[in-house]
Amino acid sequence: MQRKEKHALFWGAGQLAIMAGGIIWFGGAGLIPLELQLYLCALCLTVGMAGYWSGTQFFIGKLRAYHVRWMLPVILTLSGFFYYLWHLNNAWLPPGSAAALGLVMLWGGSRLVSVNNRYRWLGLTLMLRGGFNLFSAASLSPDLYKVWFVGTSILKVLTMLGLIYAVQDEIQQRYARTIDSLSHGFLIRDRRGYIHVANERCAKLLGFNSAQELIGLHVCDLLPGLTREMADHYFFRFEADGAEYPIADTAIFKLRNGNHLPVELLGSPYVERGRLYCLVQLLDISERKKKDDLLYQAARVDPVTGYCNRHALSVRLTEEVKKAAAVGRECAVLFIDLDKFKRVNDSFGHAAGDELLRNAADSLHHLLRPTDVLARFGGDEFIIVIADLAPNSAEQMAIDCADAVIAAMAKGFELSYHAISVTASVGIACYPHHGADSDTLIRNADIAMYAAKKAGRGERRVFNDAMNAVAKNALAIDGALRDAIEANEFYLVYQAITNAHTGKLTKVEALLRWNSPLLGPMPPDRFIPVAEDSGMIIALGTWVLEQACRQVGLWKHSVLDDVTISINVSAWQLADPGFVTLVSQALIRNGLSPHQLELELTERVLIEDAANVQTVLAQLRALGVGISLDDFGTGYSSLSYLTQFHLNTLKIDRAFVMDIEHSERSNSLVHAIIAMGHSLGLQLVAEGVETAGQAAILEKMGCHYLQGYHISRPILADDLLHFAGDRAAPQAQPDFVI
Ligand SMILES: Nc1nc2c(ncn2[C@@H]2O[C@H](COP(=O)(O)O[C@H]3[C@@H](O)[C@H](n4cnc5c(=O)[nH]c(N)nc54)O[C@@H]3COP(=O)(O)O)[C@@H](O)[C@H]2O)c(=O)[nH]1
Repeated sequence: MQRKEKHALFWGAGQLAIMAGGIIWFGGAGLIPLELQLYLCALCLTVGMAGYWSGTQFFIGKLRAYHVRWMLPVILTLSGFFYYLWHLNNAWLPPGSAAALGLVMLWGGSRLVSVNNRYRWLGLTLMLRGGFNLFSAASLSPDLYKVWFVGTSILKVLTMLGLIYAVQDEIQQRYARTIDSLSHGFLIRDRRGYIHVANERCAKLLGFNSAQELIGLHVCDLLPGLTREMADHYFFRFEADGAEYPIADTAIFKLRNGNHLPVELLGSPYVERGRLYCLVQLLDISERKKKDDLLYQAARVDPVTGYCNRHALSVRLTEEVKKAAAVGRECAVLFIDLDKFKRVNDSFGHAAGDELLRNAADSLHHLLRPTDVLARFGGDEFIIVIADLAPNSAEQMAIDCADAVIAAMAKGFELSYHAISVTASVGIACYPHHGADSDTLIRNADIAMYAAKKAGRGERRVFNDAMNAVAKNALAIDGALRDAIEANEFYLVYQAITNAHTGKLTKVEALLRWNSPLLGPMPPDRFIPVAEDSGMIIALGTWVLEQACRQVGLWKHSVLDDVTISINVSAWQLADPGFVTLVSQALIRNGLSPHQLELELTERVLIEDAANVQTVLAQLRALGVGISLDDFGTGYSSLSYLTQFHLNTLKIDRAFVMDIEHSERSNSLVHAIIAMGHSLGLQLVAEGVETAGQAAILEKMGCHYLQGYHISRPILADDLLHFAGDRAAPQAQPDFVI
């Protein structure tokens, strides 16, 4: 029994004692000795009075520990007193008992009435009983005991009802206070959806003024978006076999006032008088939702552009593929890479780079329909998903979109401090032709983008299987390249470049070789492009520069004492801000004079980032290092480069040299290049000289240096030393014929 219900125990005990006294007095006559009968009746009366008194004290919260301690001595004393009185005249027993009890009841009733409204009814009935008892004691003759008995019985029933009402009301108040003090909403609904109980918090959450307003309403009256079917379905879940409670749900409620409320619902079953109810707790999760939304944003939105990030793209593309598969439609993935973006970052700083990305993303977004997806995939890479396309239309739609993308990028962007134009390379992969899932489509679009980039800037390519083979190959090379420097898998070979007139070996070109334990001997024209794509060419080029300079240092005081070494330099290396320092340190460390080093660049390197290259080349020239233009004639062959970049040497590509003996056109072309080189004061090296005839013609045309298999294949450093030694000997005159 709870602490609060002990009054019932006291009152009950008191009433029982009084009934026992009555039975002893009226029924015990002749059965037990009179003196004992009198004392037992006195004891029952005092226990009864004590029960009513302590029950009342307890009910109004005034029963103290010392009351309980003194209870027994008081009962014994008072019962002794009554026994003494009735021993004098036992006719005083019934009226005396009624009067004593009446006094206690009057006192108790008045206390209850004065203390709390809720106990008023109980108090009044007790007072009535008390008054009736006093009145009976004073006026009733034994003949009217029956009337007295009926009267007290009726009053006892009334007291009982008063007690039930008071206790029930108290329990209800306690229950109401408890649920109102809950920080979350609370309601009890029945099977049909009608609300029986709700707390104030629930009313406030749902936009009502008080909990009372909710009672009797149907849950559908609270939430405009809720249908009877939904409400029924919610209830059915409580009856389902194996249901685990509480049943938790989250939902966004549309309230009557138009607001939206994100809530968590915790539903538990509740049985009252054999009926199943649903007890629902409503937790306002607006704050939690805000945090979740922020986390969601962070997890799905690219912080620079505000569009989807890689993760969100994967989710959206997976959805689009699923949708397309379900209805036999298509979709397309465009992988877009901004050419030259790294240069923007390096030259103007990351703030400008970010601004460019934002601008580029916005212009891409303008090209799309609301159903399409734009995501920043990483660095300067964007992906567009064109969703929901008719069968056999995806490829053409993607091509049109790619053209629009390229055109939009080519328009250029007005950034805060700079106007920048970029080009974009676009790779296309379509569902279902080029992949059946998100990862495959993205990978294949990337492969196609790579092919577009290879074809030149501002190109687009649609994926095909041949591209895949190339990409797989590149992937294998890329993987093997990663640890190849540390594993010492690279070495250099040197190819002699001789004076066309005297045959003297004055220059050598250092050429990189890779003997991969995994892939076997790997020609540079296969692994250099992969290293360039991954950026590994910077580490590789640094290694070549150091090795080549170290080798020339080792050749000091030999027949190759004053030889000039040429090394190939890629665009990445030139864009590296530390490159000039790297070169000058390599020269100093290995004791080389700057003129002993010549850097070979291709025309492509020059045009990639003309402004930056010009600055770097000027610094290198100032250092005294030679600059040579490799493969001249195969690319743009622009005369303006020759003057603009202050080159020292022009290397005529072997494609012209190889036909020089038989093709009038090649012959005239080489002739023209040599004449032009002369007029610009450039040194001329003919590459790929394979025959004595070619050497003779070139020498006659005025070409200064010759390089090719006719003179020597690229060979190891020691072999080159022997080769040079042989060549320096007086008998080793050049064997070509003029
Ligand atoms: N960035 C770097 N690029 C490098 C480096 N080492 C090499 N390379 C580049 O790789 C391409 C292929 O080079 P390789 O296979 O070494 O071919 C060179 C010669 O072997 C070849 N050659 C020379 N003479 C002849 C000839 O008479 N016939 C013939 N068929 N081939 C010949 O030409 C290549 C040298 O070319 P080039 O550099 O243009 O002078 C090549 O593009 C290299 O540049 C490196 O360290 N870094």
